[in-house]
Amino acid sequence: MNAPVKPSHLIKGATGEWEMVIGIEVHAQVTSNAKLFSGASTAFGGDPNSHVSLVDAAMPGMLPVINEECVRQAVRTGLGLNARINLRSVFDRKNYFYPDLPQGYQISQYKSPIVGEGEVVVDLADGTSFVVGIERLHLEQDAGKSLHDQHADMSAIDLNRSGVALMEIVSRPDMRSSEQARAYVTKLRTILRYLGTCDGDMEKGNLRADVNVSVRRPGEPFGTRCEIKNVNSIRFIGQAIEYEARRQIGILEDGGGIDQETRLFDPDKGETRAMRSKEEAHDYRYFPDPDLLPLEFSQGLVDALKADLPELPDQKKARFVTDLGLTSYDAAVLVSEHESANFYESVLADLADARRDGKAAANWVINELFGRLNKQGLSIEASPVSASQLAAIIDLIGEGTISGKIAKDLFEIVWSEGGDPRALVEARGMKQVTDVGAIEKVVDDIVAANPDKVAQVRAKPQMIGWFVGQVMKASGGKVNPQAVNDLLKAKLGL
Ligand SMILES: Nc1ncnc2c1ncn2[C@@H]1O[C@H](COP(=O)(O)OP(=O)(O)OP(=O)(O)O)[C@@H](O)[C@H]1O
Ligand SMILES: [Mg+2]
Ligand SMILES: [Mg+2]
Repeated sequence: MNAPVKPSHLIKGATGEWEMVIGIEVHAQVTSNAKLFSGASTAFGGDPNSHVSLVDAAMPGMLPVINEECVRQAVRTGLGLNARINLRSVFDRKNYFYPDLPQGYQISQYKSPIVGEGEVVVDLADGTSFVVGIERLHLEQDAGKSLHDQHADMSAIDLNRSGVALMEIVSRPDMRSSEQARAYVTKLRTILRYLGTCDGDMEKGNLRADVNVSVRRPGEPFGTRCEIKNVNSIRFIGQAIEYEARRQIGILEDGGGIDQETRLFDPDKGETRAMRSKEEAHDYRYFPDPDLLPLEFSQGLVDALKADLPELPDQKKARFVTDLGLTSYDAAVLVSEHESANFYESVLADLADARRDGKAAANWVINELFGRLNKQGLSIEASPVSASQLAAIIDLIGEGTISGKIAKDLFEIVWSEGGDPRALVEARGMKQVTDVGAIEKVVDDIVAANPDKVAQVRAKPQMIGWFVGQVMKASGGKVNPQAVNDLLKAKLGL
């Protein structure tokens, strides 16, 4: 499949324009209780070497046994990426020596991965989207961890992570800017979190990216790539790409060539540094692992997993747009985090009339609630205003009991003091004045007190806003602006 590629953001060099080409390999830790080939726990944060079976420590004679849950998670992820599922795949040994790899090889998949080609629809901040092709997804074991700061003259090894299942998700080189790359990893992470196949926690290293960058003159064939290993935040992905593309452009403009090499990103300096060149690169001597049979399962298993998939962000977004009339941008904001989407859906479930007020609810969640949460650095789970409290506030506006302006005051009260919004409106006299006689009295007073403005508004009817404002002010925001508007028009003969 050839993914349509977004227009490039060209970089101006000293000798003309350049285009970046980016492909990303994401390593995502599979959510499962046990490791890929052993029953040891995958729990994070245990004492060093407390979650290590004899298989993980590579004791002689130990045999790997595939964890079916990890297979199901990989298939579910493949389905979520609209990818081809391979009913037969093969585990290979990728051989290299490193102190944190007691087997002396990593069990991975090379020529026959469990998942083939797929695609991810990526949303950009300007409301547009584009597609990134997925080349493959394969299962592999994670390595252990070397600890260099425990002893003055020794390194220590922690094998807790050794053997934990990873999915390596390889994209096609379909990205053309750091913004697109950040948006891709963000979207991929969102999909994995919806599926529950990886928690996406980049701080813990549960999702990390190898970022491949090359540059070329627009329209020319792809250039030589450099691979920046193990970048562990979305922001660093953007910074590493920007630095790396400019480094390569500098070399090419000076008449040099790019060596294919593996590099590391240094977040303190904002630079990438060479780690090893292709000549030094490992010859992994891949071969099928003789301890493991090819992995085979039926189409029936795939169909069953497919039938059980949760609603994914793209589907949810489409539903919000078609059923509730949200803008594509608002819908994308709401679905981008699973927790936000859940919160919004809880508000909808509690509304008296979700069809009527679904759009208003989106505005409240995105503008008032997110705005307030961001200001105080709170996550949505810690929101002092619950979904049902927010729904009650929106109901009160929808049914005409309070004005939108009073609703904001009410929101503040519920935010800081808590309480039942409906009871608060009663107790504090916040109800909108619906008594026409009472509104009329205020309107009459303001018209009588401002003859010059009356003359102006007759010549320039847009001036009516000033009168509406005065009436709102005089009534403490408790009148319905539309009712005031209608009444004023009648009184002033507009
Ligand atoms: N010219 C290029 N510029 C930028 N990215 C590229 C280019 N050619 C390939 N890529 C990207 O590089 C990545 C290659 O990943 P792949 O897993 O296939 O191999 P690898 O990096 O050689 O192996 P390893 O898994 O051992 O790191 C893909 O994401 C691909 O899109
Ligand atoms: Mg790879
Ligand atoms: Mg690679």
